[in-house]
Amino acid sequence: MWKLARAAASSLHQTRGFSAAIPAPCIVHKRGADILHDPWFNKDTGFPLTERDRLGLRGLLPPRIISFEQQYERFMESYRSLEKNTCGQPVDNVSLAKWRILNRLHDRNETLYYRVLIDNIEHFAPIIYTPTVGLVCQSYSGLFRRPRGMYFSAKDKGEMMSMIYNWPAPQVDMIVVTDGSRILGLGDLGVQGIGITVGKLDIYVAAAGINPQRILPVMLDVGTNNEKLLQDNLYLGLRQPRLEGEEYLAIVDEFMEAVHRRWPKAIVQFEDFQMKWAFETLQRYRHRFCMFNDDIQGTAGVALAGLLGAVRAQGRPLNDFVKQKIVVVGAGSAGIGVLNVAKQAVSRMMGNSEMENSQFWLLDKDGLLTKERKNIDPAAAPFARGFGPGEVEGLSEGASLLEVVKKVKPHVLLGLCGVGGVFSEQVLKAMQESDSPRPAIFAMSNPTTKAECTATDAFKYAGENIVFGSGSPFEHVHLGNGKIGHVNQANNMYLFPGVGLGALLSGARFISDGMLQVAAECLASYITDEEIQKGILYPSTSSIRHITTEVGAAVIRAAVAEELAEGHGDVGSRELMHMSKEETVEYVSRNMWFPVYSPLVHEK
Ligand SMILES: NC(=O)c1ccc[n+]([C@@H]2O[C@H](COP(=O)([O-])OP(=O)(O)OC[C@H]3O[C@@H](n4cnc5c(N)ncnc54)[C@H](O)[C@@H]3O)[C@@H](O)[C@H]2O)c1
Ligand SMILES: O=C(O)C[C@H](O)C(=O)O
Ligand SMILES: [Mg+2]
Repeated sequence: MWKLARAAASSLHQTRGFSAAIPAPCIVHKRGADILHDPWFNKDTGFPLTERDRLGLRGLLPPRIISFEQQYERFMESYRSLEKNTCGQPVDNVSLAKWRILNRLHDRNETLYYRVLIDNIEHFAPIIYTPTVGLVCQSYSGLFRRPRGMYFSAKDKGEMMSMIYNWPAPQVDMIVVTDGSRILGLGDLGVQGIGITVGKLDIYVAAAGINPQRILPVMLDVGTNNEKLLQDNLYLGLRQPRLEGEEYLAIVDEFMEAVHRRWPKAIVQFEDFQMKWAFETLQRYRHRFCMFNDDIQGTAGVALAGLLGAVRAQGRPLNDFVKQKIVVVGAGSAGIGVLNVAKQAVSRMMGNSEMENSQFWLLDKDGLLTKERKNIDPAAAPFARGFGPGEVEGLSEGASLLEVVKKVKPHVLLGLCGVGGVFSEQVLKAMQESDSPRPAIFAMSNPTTKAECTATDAFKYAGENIVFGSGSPFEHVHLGNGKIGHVNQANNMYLFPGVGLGALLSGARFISDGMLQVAAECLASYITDEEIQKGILYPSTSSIRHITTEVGAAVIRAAVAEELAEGHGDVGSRELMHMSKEETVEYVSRNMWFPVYSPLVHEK
C-alpha cells in the first residue's frame, strides 16, 4: 500500500506523495525513446501529455496516462501475485524470482523502484540485500542481463584515469567497491561480487536518501582463486589467479586516484575484501581519502550498540560493560574490528587507562587463540590469551568453542566466522550456565546458511531469557504462552548509511574514529529501556531512514567538533559549525533524496 504516513514520519521535511508540491525540475539532455530507455528519467506510462509533447514521446507510449500511485499499486499487485503463485516452491527459487521482478523494475524505472523499496524496506531488504543478494552473486553469470556500475580489471592498469570519465553521471557522491574476495560468508566470488555493491548502494538510497544518479557500484577484478569459477566457461570475470602484493595494491591505488581526481568529495566504502587487504587498504587510504571499510568499521559500530544493549538488558548500568565476558568466534576483519572497538569503549569507560584484554576470548578456525599460536596475525595478536594469573584454568591453545564456553561462562557469545551452525546444540546449552542473567547470542554471519545458529535453536537450547541477534533476518520465535523471542537484525546496514551520509554532508576530510564512535553511540541510544526489556536491541528496519538521519547528524557534528568538516555544496564549514543539534538533523533530512517524478526539462 502507498505509505504516505510512514514516509512522512521517516523524513521530516520533504513533501510526500503524488499530490504534494511540485518538485524541482530535472534537466535531461536526451529526447524520445532514449528517455524511455533511461531508468533515471523514465516514467513509463506516467509521462503527462505536456511532457510527452516537449520530449518527443508522443506516440511512443499507450495513450492512457497512469499516475505514480497507480503504477505503484500495479507493481505491488504483480509482486503479490508472484508471491501467491510461487507459494510452496523451494525458498531459493522464490527469492530469486522476487529479486528478478524487482531488478526488472530497477532497470526500467528507478523512481518507482526506489519508492516501492523505501515504503516496503522491511519486506524488500531481504531480497535486494542480505540474504538473497548472496544467491544473486553466486548465480551472477547466469542472471546477468545488463551491466550496473563500473568494472576495473587488472587488464585496465594505466587506463583507469581516463576510464573513470566513461561513467555517464557528472557527479558521484557514494561509491561502494569490492574485489569480490570475501563475499558475505561465501568466499571468493570474483567479478560476481559486484552484486554486493549494488545491494549496499540500494540501502544507501533507501536509508540515507542518496540520489541514485550519484551512486556508483564498483568491481575491481584482479582475478579469482575460486577454481570452480576459473573452470566455468560462462564466468564473466578475468580467468586468472588473483593478483597479490604490490601488483594488487597498484590496481587499488590507481582506482582510488582516478576516483579522487574526478570526484574529490565522493565517499568510498570498501566492502567484502578478504582480511589482509581489508586492513591493509584501510590503513593505506583512511587519512588520504574519505573512505571506510564497512566490514571492519560499520560492523564494529553495530556490534558495539548490540553489546551495550545486552548490558542494559541485564538491568545493569552501561559501565558494567567493562565486566562483561565476551567470546568472539571468527578472527577475521569483522571479528577483530568488533574487538578493537569494544576495547576502545572499555578504555573510555575506565578513563582512557591502559587496559588488558582480559574480558575477551577470540577463536578462529583452529580454536582459542593464545600467545602460543604460531604465525599469529598481527591484528589478532593483542587478543591472544596468556597463561598467567587471572586466566581461566584449563584452557589451552586451540581449545574448542565448547570448552571455552563451558569454562568461561561468557555473558556474550558473538559469531563472525562465516560457518553455519558452529553454535551447536551443545554450545548453546552450555550458554545456560552463563554468568549473565540474560546471556546474549549474536550469530552475525551472512547469509542465512552461514549463521552460527538459527534463532529457533538459540531460544530452544540456550533458554528463553537470552537476547538474540543475527546478521540475516530470522522470524521472531514463538515461545508458547503468547511469549515471543525477539530476533534482532545485527547488521551493519544500521550504520554504514549514516556514516557515509554524515561524511558526505559534512565534507569531511577523512572519517575518524570519533565519527564512527558517535555513530555507534547514536544507534545504541535509539532504543528505549522498555524495548530493551523485551529483548529489542536494534530498531525495526522500517525506521531505517529515521535512524540514518540521526546517525548522519551525529557524524556531522563529530566531524565539525574534530575540525574535519569542510562543508558540502552551498553549506560551508562555518555554517555547519553554527548549526544546533536540531538544525543539523534538519539539514540532513532536507538533503535526503526522495523518489517522486520531477518535471523533465530538455536541454541540448
Ligand atoms: N552482520 C554483519 O553486519 C556482518 C558484517 C561483516 C561481516 N559479517 C559476516 O561475518 C563473516 C566473517 O567475515 P570476515 O570479514 O570477518 O571474514 P574473514 O574471512 O576475514 O574471517 C573469518 C574468520 O573466521 C574464522 N573461522 C573459520 N572457520 C571457523 C570455525 N569453524 N570456528 C571458528 N572460527 C572460524 C577464520 O579463521 C577467520 O578468522 C561473514 O560471514 C560475513 O558475512 C557480518
Ligand atoms: O552484507 C551484509 O549483509 C553485512 C556484511 O557487510 C557482510 O559482509 O556480511
Ligand atoms: Mg560486507
